[in-house]
Amino acid sequence: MASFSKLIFGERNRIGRRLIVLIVAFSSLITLCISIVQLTLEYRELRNDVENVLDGVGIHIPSVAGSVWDFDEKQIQLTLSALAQLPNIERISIATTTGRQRWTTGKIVSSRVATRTYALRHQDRGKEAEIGTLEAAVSLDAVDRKIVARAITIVSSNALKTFFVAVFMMILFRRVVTRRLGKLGQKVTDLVPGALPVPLVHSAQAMPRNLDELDAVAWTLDHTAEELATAVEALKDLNGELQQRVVEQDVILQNALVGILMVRNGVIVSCNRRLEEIFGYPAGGMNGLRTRVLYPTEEVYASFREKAVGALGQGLSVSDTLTQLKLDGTPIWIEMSGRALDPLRPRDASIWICSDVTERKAAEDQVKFIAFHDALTGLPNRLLVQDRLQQSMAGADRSKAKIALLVLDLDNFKTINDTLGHSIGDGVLREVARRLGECVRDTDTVCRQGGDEFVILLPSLPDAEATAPILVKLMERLIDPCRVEGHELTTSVSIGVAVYPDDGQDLETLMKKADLAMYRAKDAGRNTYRFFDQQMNIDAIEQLSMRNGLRRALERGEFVLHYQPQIDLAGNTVIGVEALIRWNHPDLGMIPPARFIPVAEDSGLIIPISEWVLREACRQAAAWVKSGLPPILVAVNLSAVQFKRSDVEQSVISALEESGIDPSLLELELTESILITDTETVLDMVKRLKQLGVKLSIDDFGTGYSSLSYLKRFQVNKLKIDQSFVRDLATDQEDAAIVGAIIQMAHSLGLIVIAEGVETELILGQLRSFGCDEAQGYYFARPMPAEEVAAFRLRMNSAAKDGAAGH
Ligand SMILES: Nc1nc2c(ncn2[C@@H]2O[C@H](COP(=O)(O)O[C@H]3[C@@H](O)[C@H](n4cnc5c(=O)[nH]c(N)nc54)O[C@@H]3COP(=O)(O)O)[C@@H](O)[C@H]2O)c(=O)[nH]1
Repeated sequence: MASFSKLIFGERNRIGRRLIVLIVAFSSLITLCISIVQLTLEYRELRNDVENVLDGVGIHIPSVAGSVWDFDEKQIQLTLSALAQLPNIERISIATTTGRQRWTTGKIVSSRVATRTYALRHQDRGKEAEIGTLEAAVSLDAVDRKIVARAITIVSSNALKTFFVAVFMMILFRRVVTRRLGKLGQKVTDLVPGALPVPLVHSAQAMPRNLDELDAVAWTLDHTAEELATAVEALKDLNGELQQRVVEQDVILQNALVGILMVRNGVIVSCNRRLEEIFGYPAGGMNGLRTRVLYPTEEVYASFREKAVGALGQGLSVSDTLTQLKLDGTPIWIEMSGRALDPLRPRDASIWICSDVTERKAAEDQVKFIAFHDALTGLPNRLLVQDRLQQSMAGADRSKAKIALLVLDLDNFKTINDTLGHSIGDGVLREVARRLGECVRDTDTVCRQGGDEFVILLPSLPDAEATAPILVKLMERLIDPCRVEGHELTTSVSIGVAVYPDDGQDLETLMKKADLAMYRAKDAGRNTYRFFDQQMNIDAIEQLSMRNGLRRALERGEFVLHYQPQIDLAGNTVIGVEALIRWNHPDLGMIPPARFIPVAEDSGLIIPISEWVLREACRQAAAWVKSGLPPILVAVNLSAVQFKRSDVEQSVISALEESGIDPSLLELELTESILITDTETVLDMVKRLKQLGVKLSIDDFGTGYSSLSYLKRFQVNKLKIDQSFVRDLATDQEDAAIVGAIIQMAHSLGLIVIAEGVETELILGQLRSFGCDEAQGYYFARPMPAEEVAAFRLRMNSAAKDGAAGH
């Protein structure tokens, strides 16, 4: 039973077992009582049967009494035999009152019998007298057997019932009560191990073995309560100690010479006073502050955070020195190092130590500055030039750019120094340094070599020729007189230029060659420059003279416009002309625009030149109308420089107003380069130009980015296919495919297409087959003076009429 209950209840099952014993005992008692009642009733029933038999004997008593009175022995024996046949009759005996006569049948063999004695009476002359007795004995063995069998059945069935009910109850109890109690006891036993500063001893003290589940829980609770009380006491002590420590730590923290802060998810959760002093915040002003606000830009913050989280997550400490911002926005240098409290969750909490190293940084920068700069002028020294050259060379190699190294030597500095003294000499050098700085871009480097010698590094030039305008600017700026300590002084400079990579690949070689070129400039009479490469000298001189010449040409009216007709391919008539500038140089003759427009753009002279072109083209258009010719479109090229640096809208308005022509007769040709830069501003300007009523076309289409989006956005009227595609149209299939595609695409956007550079009939035929609208080129006419345009139009139009009539 014990092992059975153990199987059902588990180890600690005392309540269950006890309960089951009680249930079994009680139910057995009840069963017993019921069984006794049941058996008693059944026994009574069986005894009734016996009594019935005896009652049956009683029926025969009068006849038996008669037979005894008559002393009829035969009849007596017959009656006895008949009575003996009754069920379970064991013995019947008759005796006379006198006792002298006795008749008996059967004998008693059963262990238990029920007997009944009947009086035999006889009435004689009205008097009744007892004449004898009859005793009948009935066997009770059958009754006893039945009762025992019945008792066995009842007891065994009830025992079985009780057993099954007990088992069911045991299982039920285990499930509903004891198992839960066991768990409860276990929970109490396992209560907060390790969570308290003192261990709970109940786990160490053995629980008495004879406790049932409830007692076990109660025992554990008692012990736990005791231990908790002890733990609370210990906690109180610890808390006191901790508070003491917190006070001590706070004193240390607040008096630390460095800023200390704790950061959680990018927010300062606590910090010491020193940190607030460093960043200029009031006491408590940094708590809850996002660390982001301490960084000058989002990029600096994001890059530092990425680096820090990576290192902190690996359990490493992070150290860095970076610029941060005080509350008033002043930048300061902060040296910081930090570590995560838990490397697995670096963002959750990290501790940082910060020092303000602004002064140290400034001192270091000063040392660095002194090491790399000239004390007198503050300009970089040769060491820095060396460094910058090194950096620029890699970039120049990548972008195929040039680097120019200029050596500048003041022409009459020795005289100033010797005659007026060093102080004035120093003043001149400082002024020269300032002026040189003004002439170059931030990306260029100006350095003082020593004495009156300066070096300038011009990195990322598109070509060596681009140095020329800067050289001119430098010389022009330095020749302006300067005032030093009340003396008005004039100095000039001789410049030598060497170009990387053509003249050398390192500073030493380039310096040597630039030096040599500088001495050539001195030999050439000073206040001039020389390239180390002789050819460069020729080109630069030409550029310089062209630059000076362009300025004079505007003043002297040496520019002229030629007009190239534009033909409508459907009607073969002249529908417009393109105005193309030429420089009628007094010595060099007619100079094409390709030679002087880049110089004009470089020097900024393109702006007044373009304004002149606009005015002149509009004036000419008005003159043609005035002379009675039917109005035609005049197309004018706009330069990207003009678009960027001047008020094109105002120039157009002035030209239209001065000439009085209908704005729709003026077409402005914009290059793709204009449209792709600074789109929003350009878009705005283009819209305003359109509002004036002038026409817009895109020149040289196909050579730039050829983006469809700007064709749509800028709402131009016409698209001019660049001559480089048209030239080989008849022979190059790829060009033919491109031209065909451009025409189709332009038509689908509702644009007119004009092809330039049409030189042959073959090309013209092909363009017609592609559905091109207009054409321009030597096939029809070269650009011509204004006076020839009227005659050409007449010829062309009458030929067209003839052609039409011929058809
Ligand atoms: N900003 C300004 N630029 C201008 C102005 N005037 C001219 N230019 C630009 O100078 C470039 C060269 O112009 P130009 O030497 O006048 O050459 C033009 C035509 O003569 C030439 N052309 C025309 N038909 C043919 C031909 O069949 N064959 C051939 N080889 N050349 C031909 O093309 C030039 C016209 O080009 P485009 O302007 O693209 O229509 C040139 O880029 C001019 O834009 C000015 O006033 N301002």
